[in-house]
Amino acid sequence: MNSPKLIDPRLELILAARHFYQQGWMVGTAGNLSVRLPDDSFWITASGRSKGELELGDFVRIYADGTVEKPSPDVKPSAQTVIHQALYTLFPEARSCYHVHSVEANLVSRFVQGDTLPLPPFEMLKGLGIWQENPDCAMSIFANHSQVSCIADEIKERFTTIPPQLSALLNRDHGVTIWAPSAKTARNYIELVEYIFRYMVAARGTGFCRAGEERE
Ligand SMILES: CSCCC(=O)C(=O)COP(=O)(O)O
Ligand SMILES: [Zn+2]
Repeated sequence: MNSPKLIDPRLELILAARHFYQQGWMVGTAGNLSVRLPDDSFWITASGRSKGELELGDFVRIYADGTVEKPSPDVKPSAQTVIHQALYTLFPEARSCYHVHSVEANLVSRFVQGDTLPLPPFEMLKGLGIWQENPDCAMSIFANHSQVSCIADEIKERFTTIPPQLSALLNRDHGVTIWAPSAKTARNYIELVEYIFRYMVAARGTGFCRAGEERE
């Protein structure tokens, strides 16, 4: 009997990218998505591709030993591949890593000067694995650098000494990156963090702040 054909994991990324593109979180070529395979290699979006119309040929496979498999010589892996690699190394349970750019992520990254962003104590943080009542939760913020390996080095250094509360990080004036145990969960994480950012921006605009959300 033939074993059932496994669904290509790139399809989940293509659908997620289209959805994020429609939300305005992956405009043009912004953002990158990856999914890790059982052999610890991962598929990642090729650099500079429109995220609204990805095809199977718009992915590069990165093997655990660093070997890069490209669909054709002109295709380059995402410029942020080193960040995905850093997160997969730091968090062995992570099977997928998504990075998107939204207006709100950039606005909230400027709400504080330090390297953590306090989040409102929302029930929906449960969707990101935070189960305490009235949680005191903050997201890590990293400075942006045009040399992406510098961002990856800072992530490795900080998260090795101080494990993050959430499977998410903000790159100031750039966007958010999350890691998750599956590609489907990664999509939920992006939607949840983007909702929280939207709320925080709206709350500032209306002058409404909960206790603990006072401006710096
Ligand atoms: C036009 S977005 C600038 C680069 C970036 O931040 C990004 O997320 C996309 O880079 P990639 O190399 O993955 O296309
Ligand atoms: Zn980016």
